[in-house]
Amino acid sequence: MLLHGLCKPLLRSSEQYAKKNYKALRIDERRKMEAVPVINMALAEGDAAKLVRDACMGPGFFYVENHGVDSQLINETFSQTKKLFSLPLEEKKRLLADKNNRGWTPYQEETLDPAVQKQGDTKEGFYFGREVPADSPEALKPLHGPNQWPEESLMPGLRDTYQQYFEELRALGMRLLRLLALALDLPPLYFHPYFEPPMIMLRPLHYSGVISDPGEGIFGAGAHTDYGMLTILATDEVPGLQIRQNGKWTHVSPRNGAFIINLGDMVERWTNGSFKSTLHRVINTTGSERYSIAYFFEPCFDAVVECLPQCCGGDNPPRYPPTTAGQHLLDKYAATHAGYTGPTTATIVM
Ligand SMILES: O=C(O)CCC(=O)C(=O)O
Ligand SMILES: [Fe+2]
Repeated sequence: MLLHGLCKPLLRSSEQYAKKNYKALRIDERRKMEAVPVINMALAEGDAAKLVRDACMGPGFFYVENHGVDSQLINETFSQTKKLFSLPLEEKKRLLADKNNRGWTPYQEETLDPAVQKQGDTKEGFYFGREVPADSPEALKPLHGPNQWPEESLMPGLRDTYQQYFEELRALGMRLLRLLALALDLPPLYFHPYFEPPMIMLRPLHYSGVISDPGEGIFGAGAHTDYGMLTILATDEVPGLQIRQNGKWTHVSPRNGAFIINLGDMVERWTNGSFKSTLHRVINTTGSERYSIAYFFEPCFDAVVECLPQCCGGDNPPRYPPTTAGQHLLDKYAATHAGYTGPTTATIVM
């Protein structure tokens, strides 16, 4: 009840936002609507939260600067990632994604927009999750278990570097959760219990030099929304990411020293669409290879995700039925990964 009135202004301003006649706006106003804002994480939390709120109701994407993650660590993570993808094919085949969807996903194995694409995404990737020992009770859950690491002698330091990156971004993810809660006028720790522990997937990606041809259904990554709560994306200097805004595709350029943050489907479901899980894709226009590292920060497997009470009411019924974070991920992985061999329902096999 306490929270009931607080989502009303959110809904009102989101409707006004949608109803504004885009074409009638001055060019500077349009730019403001289109731009992916840069949020300085060194700002006072309340001020940053206001900017997060605008970004979440607008593009659903924002950059973060002064995020506290060591730039040397980011550089080292990229340099290890390039070496990882340069391993001989037979070594990568040994690491093929397992039933927990951890490991290597070969070139074109994933098709993010099956309705439109004529071939798989022109990229390869790896999934590394939060490390879960095989004998831990958590390993009974789908998507949980040990990672598939290459031999240390083949990739010296990779595991340590990724582990450190994992932990630093986990802390950043937790700070972003506070900002999201404050942006919704909720207590800062509102989402934290849903992340004890989080599901995390670190996803290094390597795009080939194949030029995309949307008319022919050829994409670096087909149009999709992200499935979870937050994505913390690092990219190299090669452009390619585009987001769907106001009926057209807009570039989101690489920005030195910044992460690109976007909201996933869980946030859209929790807020009944007030905060956006925005459609995006990757297009190769240059013929250059491209590397990016996505960090998917999700609620725990069993977390129930349903409309927040203050985001729905008689005149605004929930747009999505309740689901669990785990079931939503399983549905999406099964639909988009040709090599997915795990369960498709969230029941735990004992
Ligand atoms: O590589 C990128 O810039 C975006 C990757 C992406 O959207 C994803 O992995 O979900
Ligand atoms: Fe994505």
